[in-house]
Amino acid sequence: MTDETFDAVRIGIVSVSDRASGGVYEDKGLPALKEWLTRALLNPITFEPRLIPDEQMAISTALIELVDAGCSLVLTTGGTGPALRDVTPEATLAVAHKEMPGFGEQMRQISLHFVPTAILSRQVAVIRDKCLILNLPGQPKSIAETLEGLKDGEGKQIVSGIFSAVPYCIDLIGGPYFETDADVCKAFRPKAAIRAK
Ligand SMILES: Nc1ncnc2c1ncn2[C@@H]1O[C@H](COP(=O)(O)OP(=O)(O)OP(=O)(O)O)[C@@H](O)[C@H]1O
Ligand SMILES: Nc1nc2c(c(=O)[nH]1)N[C@H]1C(S)=C(S)[C@@H](COP(=O)(O)O)O[C@H]1N2
Repeated sequence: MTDETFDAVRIGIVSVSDRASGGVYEDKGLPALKEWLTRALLNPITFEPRLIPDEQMAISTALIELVDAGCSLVLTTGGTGPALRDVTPEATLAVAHKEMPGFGEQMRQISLHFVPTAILSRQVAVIRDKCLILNLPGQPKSIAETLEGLKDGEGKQIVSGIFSAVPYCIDLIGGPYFETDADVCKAFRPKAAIRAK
């Protein structure tokens, strides 16, 4: 099966970090997002990367630009905690047409299997036009943790990651047909929504 079989997708990846954007440390958020998505998706992907400080206006502006540029999915990392400068959820809610609270709830549940401080993440998910925007925590390792969930030593899924629900959500808002590598993340769709091969 060649790449042409799959819809092309445009994905916004946004790393929100004062120190990474200021050059204090190397940004590991964008590479981690890119690596996981490339591994999980069979679609040809065009990435739209942004590295920005924890500034609410700058984050909202970037999100609007990415949706207007035709992204059907935008993932942010960082700025979801309780610190004074953590404003990614506020910036995301400010551009929302619909809230999708299940994603944040499930991410915190998953993250509790990894760290007791999971409850400190205020991450949200929203829909703007035909785009799903998801906040992930800033720790680079939390990207795979929340998207993929928890597997045992033999690769058997113990807790589902949130990405299982992303392809069908994007179907429902009129976006491209996302297909995943089931070894990384098995997408769930109702039978009637599965596209014939
Ligand atoms: N973009 C990033 N690249 C590399 N490491 C990061 C990044 N964002 C966060 N981290 C790591 O995860 C930790 C927790 O992330 P958090 O988003 O709370 O950072 P922070 O304390 O708000 O600082 P900053 O916004 O300057 O990254 C950081 O202290 C850092 O070690
Ligand atoms: N899966 C996962 N979730 C996690 C973490 C983590 O390491 N892994 N870190 C927690 C911590 S320590 C904080 S403070 C919050 C918010 O992080 P942020 O401000 O970097 O977005 O995410 C939480 N959620």
